[in-house]
Amino acid sequence: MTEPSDIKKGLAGVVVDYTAISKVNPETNSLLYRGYPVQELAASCSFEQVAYLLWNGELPSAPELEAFEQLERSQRALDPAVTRVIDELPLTAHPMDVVRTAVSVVGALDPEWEDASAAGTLAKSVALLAKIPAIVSYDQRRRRGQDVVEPDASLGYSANFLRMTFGEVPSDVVVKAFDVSMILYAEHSFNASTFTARVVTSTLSDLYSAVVAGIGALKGPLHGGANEAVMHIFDEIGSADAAEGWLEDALANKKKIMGFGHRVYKNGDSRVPTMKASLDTLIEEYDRPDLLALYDALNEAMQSRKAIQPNLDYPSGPAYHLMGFDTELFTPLFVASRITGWTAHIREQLASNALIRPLSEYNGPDERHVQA
Ligand SMILES: CC(=O)SCCNC(=O)CCNC(=O)[C@H](O)C(C)(C)COP(=O)(O)OP(=O)(O)OC[C@H]1O[C@@H](n2cnc3c(N)ncnc32)[C@H](O)[C@@H]1OP(=O)(O)O
Ligand SMILES: O=C([O-])CC(=O)C(=O)O
Repeated sequence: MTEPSDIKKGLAGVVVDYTAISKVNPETNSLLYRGYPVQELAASCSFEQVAYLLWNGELPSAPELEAFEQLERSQRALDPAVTRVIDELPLTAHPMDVVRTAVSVVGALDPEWEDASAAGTLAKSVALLAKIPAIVSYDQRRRRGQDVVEPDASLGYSANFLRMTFGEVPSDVVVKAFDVSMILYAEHSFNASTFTARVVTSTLSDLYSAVVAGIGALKGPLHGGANEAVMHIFDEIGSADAAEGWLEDALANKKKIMGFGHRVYKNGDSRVPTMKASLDTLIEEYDRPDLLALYDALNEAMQSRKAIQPNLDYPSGPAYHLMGFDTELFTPLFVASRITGWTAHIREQLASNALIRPLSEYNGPDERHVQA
């Protein structure tokens, strides 16, 4: 008989496998990608370098980076079949549903979808890294009734992503803040969406199916959907002086405050200071001290009421807002980044696979029989 204390609801505290991809350490409040502190990567590397690191285990040399960048830049365009399917989707569909569907179409169009070799999965991972920005920016522009902006192979990943979305490359400050957000969102060990992708992979299903499942898991507001939810909260509160009262009310109604709390970090998310520094540059760039005041007021009220620290979604929500993205597009931006972590884990799972299938303790009715 399983004792209630043996049941680990939400798998909290359960270690299910090894990983060499990243190390989340709540004691030291640190996050390492393949051994490198994420703060150092954000300060010194591009998102392309970090993607290469996550997949290959080492940072690229200059010629390796050049070849990798060429490969990514050459695959940014979308097959017309993908844009036709997006065009068919109503604007009531959430942008996460659009990116989930579009990735599914990319997979269905790949004649080698079954190829689970190390080279095959790496090629598919790079192709998805290259194409997801085109999917997200296509959807953002169609929602605004704007024409498509084709990818520009002379630009790096982040500059091109922003240009495809807004029609022009913004200032270096904005491009850097966006690139930093992509680096910080890229990977976080066995979070819910990555674990989902690993579960799907463990059945020897294909990479696209695992990624689509990961997108579904990321959509929820307890996970990636929180960056969108943070901005809805900011809109609802309106201004700094209303933050404390709003929080009292929300807590009295037993609401979870989006952008705060974390399953692993209990003393603060290692990525928040770096993303907050990027948010500060954007506040200055766009001259929005009011938004900073609201950010600080809600955080201070939360610290004095619950002492629960903000997670990465708290600064990234307002940062994406300042960059000009519609709020519903924030979680697809997380997808664009996390495709690197998901696919690194899919490849790691394939290299040392065991079907993931936990047990449950039955607590339904005793055995009974259908009356004849
Ligand atoms: C990039 C990411 O995915 S980061 C996570 C993004 N998600 C969010 O921001 C959603 C808001 N946060 C939450 O819902 C939670 O903190 C989670 C889901 C992230 C983590 O949850 P868990 O590890 O299961 O923490 P748990 O639910 O046990 O919380 C412990 C206590 O803190 C409370 N708590 C935790 N987070 C919050 C929050 N954001 N607002 C209010 N109370 C909270 C819980 O209600 C619980 O209180 P109780 O003991 O009185 O019941
Ligand atoms: O690790 C988690 O549970 C959630 C998270 O922060 C992430 O996926 O980036």
